[in-house]
Amino acid sequence: MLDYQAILEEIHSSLKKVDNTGEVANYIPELGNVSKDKFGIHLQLITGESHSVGDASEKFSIQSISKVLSLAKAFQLVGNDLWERVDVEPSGNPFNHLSLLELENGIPRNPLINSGAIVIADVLLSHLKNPKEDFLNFVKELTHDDSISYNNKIAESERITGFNNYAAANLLKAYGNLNNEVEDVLDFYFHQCSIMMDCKQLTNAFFVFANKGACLKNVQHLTASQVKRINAIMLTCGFYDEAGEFAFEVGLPGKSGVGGGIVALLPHCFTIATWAPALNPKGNPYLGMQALEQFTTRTKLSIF
Ligand SMILES: NC(=O)CC[C@H](N)C(=O)O
Repeated sequence: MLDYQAILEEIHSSLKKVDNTGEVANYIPELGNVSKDKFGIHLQLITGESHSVGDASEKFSIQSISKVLSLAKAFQLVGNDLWERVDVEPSGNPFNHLSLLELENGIPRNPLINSGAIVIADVLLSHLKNPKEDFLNFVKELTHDDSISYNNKIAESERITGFNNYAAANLLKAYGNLNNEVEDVLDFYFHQCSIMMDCKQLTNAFFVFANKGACLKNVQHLTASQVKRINAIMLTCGFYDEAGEFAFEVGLPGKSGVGGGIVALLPHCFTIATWAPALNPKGNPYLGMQALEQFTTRTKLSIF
């Protein structure tokens, strides 16, 4: 039997000693206020057993991790029609890259880069009655936690400096791949990115992807086939131009965010989340990537 608690503690204390060369994201000014020293890990096993270490119950802005949850909601609402508006290929480019979008006539490479997530936000805006409220309720339902909320200050901070996302949304609009107004779609997108969650809540929210679409309380939210496809997209696109590196080092489907979070999972076995705000040059969490590499190497638990 693996002693998960001891393994997490060893990983945490060994990485605490590492010279953390990462930088906290400050292109969204509000994110720059978070301490670089925060570091938490939470593990949720499919059996119900769970383990925590460090700052695992401190909330942070989930940023791009939210793209998986919005994708899940949109897939649930419109099914395979989704793939007419967004592709499922890795981009091999940074999350905010624009030139491929122009080259490929306004069809984003995948739903986990910014342009793809903006199209998904547009789908949700068209299909939800009260988009922000309904989406937050979906996240609360998956997580079984009513305390989850948007951080309006972070959303506003991103809106003020969100020139790149405005450029992406305007390009999408020009190519006819946005049905709603740019301002409304981005308001939704900035809010979904601002959602505050801790590592434990993230492992709960992502439980559906490890459990064939059923949440912790065994309510079926997605089909097993939808979960297969979302996990495939996480594996191939979840870390942008470092997706290959994450698959190589860690070997799990997962998703990062510029708030410093990562959540990853092994189907039928566990979900795991890390939080360490300093990012590597590709915008992925510096310590979190290493922690997950150590975890899957030590436990020999990966999809491969
Ligand atoms: N990689 C990320 O977490 C990026 C999300 C961020 N809200 C942005 O659009 O720039």
